[in-house]
Amino acid sequence: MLQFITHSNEKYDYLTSAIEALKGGCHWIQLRMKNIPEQTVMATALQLKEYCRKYNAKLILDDHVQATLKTGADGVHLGKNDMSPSDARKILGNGYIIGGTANTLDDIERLIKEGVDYIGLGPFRYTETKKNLSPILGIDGYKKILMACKEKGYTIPIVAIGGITKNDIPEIMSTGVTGIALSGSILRAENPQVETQLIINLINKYNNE
Ligand SMILES: Cc1ncc(COP(=O)(O)OP(=O)(O)O)c(N)n1
Ligand SMILES: Cc1ncsc1CCOP(=O)(O)O
Ligand SMILES: [Mg+2]
Repeated sequence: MLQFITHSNEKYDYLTSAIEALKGGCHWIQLRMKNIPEQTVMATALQLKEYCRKYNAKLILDDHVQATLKTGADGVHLGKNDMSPSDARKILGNGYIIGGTANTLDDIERLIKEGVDYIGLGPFRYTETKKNLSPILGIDGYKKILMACKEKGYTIPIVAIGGITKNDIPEIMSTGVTGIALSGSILRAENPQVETQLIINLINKYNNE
């Protein structure tokens, strides 16, 4: 599955970036708006929720647990500097999706104990989209971590993230990840809708769910 992470550039704002991905067939959008007031995030989330409903897509908010509750988004994505997933679960209950960020096998084991629904594992490579990146995993990092998860019998969905382009997808999917989260490679494409469709087709060749 593809999770599109919103971003803004000279061509698109956060909302229009998501609309491109939705029109390209993406059914899982993460609204990520860093250093922007929560009120603005909520207003954008409410607009985006309507588009997601129209295109039958799930909406995840990055970082904002209360805004997830207030806007009726489908879930929230939480990293190490955000509210803990177990505290978020107390607030949101079981009806919301909670995602967590991992960079290591230890992170994955902690997040499983905290009851997340899926994990964003990365970064795959350097990216300008996020500041203060954790250590780069590269393809060997994914191979090692996914192999260990298989040996330990972990079945939690894991999406790869960080600087991923279309060309990387076959190799990354073959490590056993469930899906791919990305932003820049779609927004930099000449035609983001076509790029989204091509990426989804590549992911769908693997059935890692
Ligand atoms: C799918 C996915 N994986 C990882 C992240 C990173 O979250 P976090 O570590 O909290 O960093 P910010 O995105 O908040 O800068 C993510 N957002 N999505
Ligand atoms: C949010 C996030 N977390 C790790 S890398 C990243 C950015 C993903 O965007 P891109 O696909 O443009 O590198
Ligand atoms: Mg975060």
